[in-house]
Formats: sequence, C-alpha cells, structure tokens
Amino acid sequence: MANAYQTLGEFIIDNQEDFKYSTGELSRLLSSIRLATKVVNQQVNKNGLVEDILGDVGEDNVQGEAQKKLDVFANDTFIKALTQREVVCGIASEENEFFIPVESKANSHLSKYVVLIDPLDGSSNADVNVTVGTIFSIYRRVTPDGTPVTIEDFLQPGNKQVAAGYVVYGLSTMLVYTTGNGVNGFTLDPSLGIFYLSHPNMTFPKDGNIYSINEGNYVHFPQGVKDYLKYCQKSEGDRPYTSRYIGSLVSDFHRNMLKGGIYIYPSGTNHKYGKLRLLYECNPMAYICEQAGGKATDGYQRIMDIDPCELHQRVPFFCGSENMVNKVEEMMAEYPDDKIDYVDLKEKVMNQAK
Ligand SMILES: O=P(O)(O)OC[C@H]1O[C@](O)(COP(=O)(O)O)[C@@H](O)[C@@H]1O
Ligand SMILES: [Mg+2]
Ligand SMILES: [Mg+2]
Repeated sequence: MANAYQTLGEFIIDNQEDFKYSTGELSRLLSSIRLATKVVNQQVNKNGLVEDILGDVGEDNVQGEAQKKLDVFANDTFIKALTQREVVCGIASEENEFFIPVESKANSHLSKYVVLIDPLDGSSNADVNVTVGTIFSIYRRVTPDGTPVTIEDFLQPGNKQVAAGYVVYGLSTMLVYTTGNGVNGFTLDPSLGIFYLSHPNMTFPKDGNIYSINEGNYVHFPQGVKDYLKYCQKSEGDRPYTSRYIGSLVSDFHRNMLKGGIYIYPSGTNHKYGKLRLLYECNPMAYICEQAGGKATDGYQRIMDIDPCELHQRVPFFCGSENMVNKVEEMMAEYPDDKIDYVDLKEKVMNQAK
C-alpha cells in the first residue's frame, strides 16, 4: 500500500507483513540503513567545506583502488550504525578485505541477516561534486542462527536476496529499495531529515534511447559490445541513441530507470571479468532492475543466477530496459568465446584456496 508523503519509516512498518519472515528485524535493519544514509548525506553535502573530507586516504583498498576519505567515512558510518544496533550478524563491504562478524554484546538473540555494502559508489566523483551513492544487499543467513557467520552466508546467488537498495546523493538525496514487492523511491527533506515516498512503484521502460558505457575503453571491449555501440550510433529509426555516462553506477542506473536506457560495464582486455563487483554492486542493482521490469545479465546469463565464489568477485554488467538488454545479448551471442564459465572459475578459486 503506497500513498504520497508517506514517510519511509511508516512505509517500512506498513509493508512489514509483505515480508514472509516478518519479525520486525528487517524493518529495524532498514531503519539503521536509513539513519546511516542521513549521516553520510550530511557529510557529502558539506563536501568542500568540511576539513579533511576531500581527497585520498593515501592507501589502496582491497580492490587496489585509491581509497577516498569519503569512502572511509561512509564505510565507518554504515558499519557503526549496523553493529551498534545488532541488526545484522555479519557485514561485507567493498572497503574491507574480509567480512565482519557481528557479536551480540548482551548475548541477546542476534539477527539472522547479513548485509553486503558498497558504502560509496562512484568514488571517482567524490571530490568533483558529481553525484555519488551507496548500494546495499541483504540476505538471510544460511548457517544456523546464533553461530558465528561464515563466508557461506555471503556467497549466495542474487536470487536469494531478501532486500536490496541504493541511495543517490544528488541534487536531492533519494533512497530506492525493494523487498521483492516492487520498487519504491523516497526523497529526503533535508530541513526535516525525513524521507518521503516520492516515487511509488518505479518501473523500467521496456525501451529507451540512452546508453551508458565508458567509451574510453572501446579498444578493450568484446566484439559484441563494439557491434552494439555501432548499432546505437547508427542513424536509423529512433537511433542514434544518446550517450550519457556519469561514472557513478547508481546515478547512471537511476537516470536510465526513470527515462529508459542501458548501462554496460563489460569484460575486456583491461578487465578480464569486468570492473563491477557481483555481491554488492551487480546483484542488488539487478534485483531492483528486475523488480522494476528491467533486465540484468553478464551479456549471456542472468546476473542473479551466478553462483558467487569470492567476496570481491567482478562480473560483466549489462542492465536496464529489457528490449535494449535483449538486443545487446543478441550481438554477444555471436561470440560465445567471450562467455564466462563461472563453474570453472569457482573450481580455480577453490583450488587456489587449498
Ligand atoms: O571510471 P570507470 O572505469 O568508467 O568506472 C566507473 C564505474 O566504477 C564505479 O565507480 C565503481 O564503483 P566504486 O566507486 O564504488 O568503486 C561505478 O560506480 C562506475 O560506474
Ligand atoms: Mg561502486
Ligand atoms: Mg564504492
């Protein structure tokens, strides 16, 4: 049930029954994410004014990427909000090499959920006042309740997610999420610090005329993607399409969901498996995309059916308006050798771990 000007807090409570495991734990978890989002939003908005929040930390994260001070701030803020409230039994983050088990201080009943998070998405835009975001994915643990979490609780396929969402810190700050009953968007009223339902039942147009890809990597792209770009740029029918690329997955995705479009970060000679991370970027965005009537694949198969084998695993990402994703898949199918064999990859990873 959605009505305008409903607050996010009210919406979470009013829709708790939609969720078959509803004991209030997921609601408390979503409320903790809401709180952390407001803290990060306040910092992002003061970017440039606040001492010591711009620039690099001077270290690389586990991805080998320069860590931004805002990456660290956002990471600490979400981890603190989630662990202090004991609303999760474990957290995995882009900024942490290993998952973080959460112990219950009061030996009280610990939550049955784990969260995987990209605390600041679009970090390369953090210092230049361009929209950045946060992405989160929530699973019910698979190991017995009350026992310490293990890697198995995190390495679950996307089709097992119980909820997923993202935040865009842009002209306005929005939180968009799903629990498997459609997608709803909430806009923050900064004067009151309250999120209001501004975009009920968001849907992806079946078609669009926007493509989002870093064409600077063209030489590295698989042939199927090169063919698709030629198709997009050809003057025929409703083409050429328009190229739009902000460099923050959340904002390119958000625009494409509102207007119709496709986002592509393919594999390539520079990124063997693509750049984006399966567990805390592609799976949550794929869940939202599908819940809004769009499609998300690796160019060949459904993202949410991929069996993960590593916490920071990367996959090629094709996501957006269904007919546009079908079109590029048609072209990728001409080059079956570019398809990634995840079973083989998992075996390789398992053997290396031995
Ligand atoms: O600069 P590139 O190679 O085009 O990559 C941009 C992509 O990488 C990302 O910044 C990766 O996310 P992080 O900033 O969280 O590492 C995406 O948001 C974005 O779409
Ligand atoms: Mg990211
Ligand atoms: Mg990030």
